[in-house]
Amino acid sequence: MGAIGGEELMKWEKMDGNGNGNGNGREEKILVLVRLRPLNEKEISRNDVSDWECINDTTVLFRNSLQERSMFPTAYSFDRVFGGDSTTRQVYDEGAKGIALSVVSGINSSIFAYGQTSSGKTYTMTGITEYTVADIYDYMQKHEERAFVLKFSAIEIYNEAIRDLLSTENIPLRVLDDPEKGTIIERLTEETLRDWSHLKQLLSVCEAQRKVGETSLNETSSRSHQILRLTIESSAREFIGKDKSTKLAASVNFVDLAGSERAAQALSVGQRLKEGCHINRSLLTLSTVIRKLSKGKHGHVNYRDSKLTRILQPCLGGNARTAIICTLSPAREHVEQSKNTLLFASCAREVTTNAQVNVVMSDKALVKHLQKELARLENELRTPAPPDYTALLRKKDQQIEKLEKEVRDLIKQRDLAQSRIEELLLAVRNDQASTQWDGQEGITCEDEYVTSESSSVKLSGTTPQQENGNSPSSSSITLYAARTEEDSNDICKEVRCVETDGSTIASDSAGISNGETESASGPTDERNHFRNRVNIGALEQNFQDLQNTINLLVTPPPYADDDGEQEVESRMSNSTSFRLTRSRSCRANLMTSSSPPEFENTPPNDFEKGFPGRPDGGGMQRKLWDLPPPEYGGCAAGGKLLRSDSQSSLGSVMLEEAQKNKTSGEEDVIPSVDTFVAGLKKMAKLQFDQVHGSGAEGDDGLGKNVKSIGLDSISDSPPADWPQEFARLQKSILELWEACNVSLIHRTYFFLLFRGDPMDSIYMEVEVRRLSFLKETFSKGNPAVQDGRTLTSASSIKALRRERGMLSRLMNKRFSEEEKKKLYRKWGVNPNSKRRRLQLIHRLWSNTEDPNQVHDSASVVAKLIRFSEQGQALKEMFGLSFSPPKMVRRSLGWKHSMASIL
Ligand SMILES: Nc1ncnc2c1ncn2[C@@H]1O[C@H](COP(=O)(O)OP(=O)(O)OP(=O)(O)O)[C@@H](O)[C@H]1O
Repeated sequence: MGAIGGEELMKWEKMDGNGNGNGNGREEKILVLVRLRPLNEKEISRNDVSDWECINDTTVLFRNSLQERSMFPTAYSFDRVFGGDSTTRQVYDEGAKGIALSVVSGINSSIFAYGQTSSGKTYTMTGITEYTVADIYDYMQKHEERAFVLKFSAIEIYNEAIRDLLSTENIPLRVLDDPEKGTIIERLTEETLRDWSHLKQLLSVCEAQRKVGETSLNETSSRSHQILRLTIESSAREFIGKDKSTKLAASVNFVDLAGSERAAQALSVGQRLKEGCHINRSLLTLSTVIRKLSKGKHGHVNYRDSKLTRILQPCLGGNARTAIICTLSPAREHVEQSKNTLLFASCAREVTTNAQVNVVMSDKALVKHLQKELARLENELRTPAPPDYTALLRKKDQQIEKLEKEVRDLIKQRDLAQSRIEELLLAVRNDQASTQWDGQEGITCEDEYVTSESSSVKLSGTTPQQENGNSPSSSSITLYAARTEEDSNDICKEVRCVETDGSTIASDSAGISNGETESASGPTDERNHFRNRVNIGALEQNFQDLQNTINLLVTPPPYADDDGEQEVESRMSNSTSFRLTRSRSCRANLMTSSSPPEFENTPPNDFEKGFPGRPDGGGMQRKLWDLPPPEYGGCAAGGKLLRSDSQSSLGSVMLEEAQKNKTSGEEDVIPSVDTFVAGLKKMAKLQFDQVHGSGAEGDDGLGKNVKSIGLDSISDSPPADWPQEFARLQKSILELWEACNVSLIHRTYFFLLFRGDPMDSIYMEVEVRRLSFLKETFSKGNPAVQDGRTLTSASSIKALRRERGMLSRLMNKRFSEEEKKKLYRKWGVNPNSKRRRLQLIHRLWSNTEDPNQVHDSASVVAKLIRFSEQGQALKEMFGLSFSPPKMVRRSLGWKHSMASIL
């Protein structure tokens, strides 16, 4: 006695009252003792022999006298083994005492007895408990400087029900989990011991209360697990009531387990059999827990599978010192159970507990302790430990290394991107040198109607003929560059044009993009990958180079893309950079280019010749939307091209007038009514001269030629059945307009101005004749020549296409969103479709059979060209009213009217 306390106490970490230590308690393995009882009288009477022998203090040997001699004996080693001749006192003193008495030092402890039925558990534990309590009281007597408080409680677990052995009430108790105290038993009686005799009395009560039954193996077999708990609190008497007052509090558990048994051996039936089942089941759980714990405290340990393990959890792997006394029956008939017990013992030897000294502080002491701890922490904050410069330097070095690697990667990416851009620039330059843009097949210029797929400039390794078998009907500007050998992916590189304001860049097919301008074909994975890798900022200059190169070819178009809607228009208004669009295409851009020197003196091609107003020597400045050349002014006879001012088209005259007045903007190139009327006058004059033979201005004798080619002269008076004739002429004119691709503006003016006045008949006759001739000429595949300009059916189609584009763009200016929606609905155009405005324009004047559609077409175009604002009064204003004065004969009136015009 006296081994625990003083210096011994210093080995254990102190723990507060809630069982919380600093985690550095003392780990130790469960102490495993084996006690082999002697053969009892029954066994001796049966002439049983013991096959077990304790060959030393730690080894028990199994020597089966019945087995073959060749079989080697089996030795089992434990912390301590006690033979049949050992007394319980020895077991206590030499084994369990050190563990049991830890409790006086504030350390939880537990002593278990484990073994098969009738192996001597109760016999052993009764002695161990007695000796421990005796020693505790002895300790108390020897340490009068400390005040001790002993508390005692006792339970049994019988058929998986907990019973308070100090209570006479046979009520099962509940096991609860307390957040501070851990597992507790609800309403458990805890007696504070007055003295040693008091404890003896309580132990007697427990013994009396415990379920005991007779089996064939044990007349007084314990049918339950018994746990006696003695809690000891001690504090130094000198500090009691003072700030420094602390106390130690710990419990010692004496656990007498029920014995495992085989029903056949125990001859258990009925109640005993049921008890045996519960006993075996809970012992199995205990074995499982021990086995699991023996392999380390990893993973889940199923303590909760039985009340026994749940209650004993701290003793099995927690804050306690534990000793297990495994008792063996030496009888041969119990060999298997004995071996199982030793197996359990072997596992238990591997289980580690972590016992700590449980210190309970008084409130005052706790406050003082916390204040002291607080002061320490504050002091640490005020004078922080010097930084670990070595570690900091190491960390910085790592960061620098990482950044350097990133820089190397970025440089690689930049170089790769630059090489790609250089390839593109080379391709573009090659193309500049090789492309014959002035009318050769290499450049395909289409206006907005044709293209709908691409908004790009293509640099291709193939010619369009190679690509699609014919020609230049590509919808984009196609520049043919040399095929690069090294990268098949670059065979067809697409230079997409990016519309931005100040930061416009062009991106190549590798996907260098600002993310705003995906082409219709969409980005490829490669593009995305490349985009992610490229340092855009570092590449902007390269892109700018590319942009400048392309700027040599194009200049900003002055109006928006057909599809671009308001957004594009808005962008264009702010943009100072070039852009390439599909709708305007290269044609517009090329023709409006500020032009590199090599383009300036390029002679106009046939296509451009078709446009009046091309400035001499500065043809590149002409606007795309200059109205088309006269499509229907040509005249041919017998395959011989003829020209005459008298046959110059109305469109030509209108254009000339428009050219004179044009300033800027699309409205400026719309022939005004006065221009239109001027053309009418000119034609009427020519016709008048032809009919009446007067030498009119500009007459080159065509009148005779007209006669010679079979054209009848126009009657000088309206026919008698004018209403019918008007309807016939109007129908013919409508059909001829469509057949000859006549300007929609012309159609509109004509339709609105000539509404059936008999005096207008000459104009309608002239229109029919002129268009009929043009239709016939075009139908033969012959071109018509006017003013040195060749006109073909194709050129008239192109001109009409251009005009439609212009009108479609005007829609945004002339109609509100709501009005546009109504128009789309009316004309059967999907309001959400692409190029919806152009679709609508294409539907205008398309059905000559439907008077309503004709009327509506004229209305829409009139709104677009602001005809309605000029008003019908213009007809009068420009002297185009041929209504005969009432007092004048119709024919004379017409002549007079014509005279007045001329
Ligand atoms: N070491 C021993 N020396 C002498 N007798 C012993 C010894 N151990 C046990 N006995 C006797 O053996 C019998 C059975 O012992 P005990 O009741 O302690 O066994 P047990 O393991 O508790 O059995 P059970 O599990 O059935 O309760 C008792 O009569 C007991 O006196």
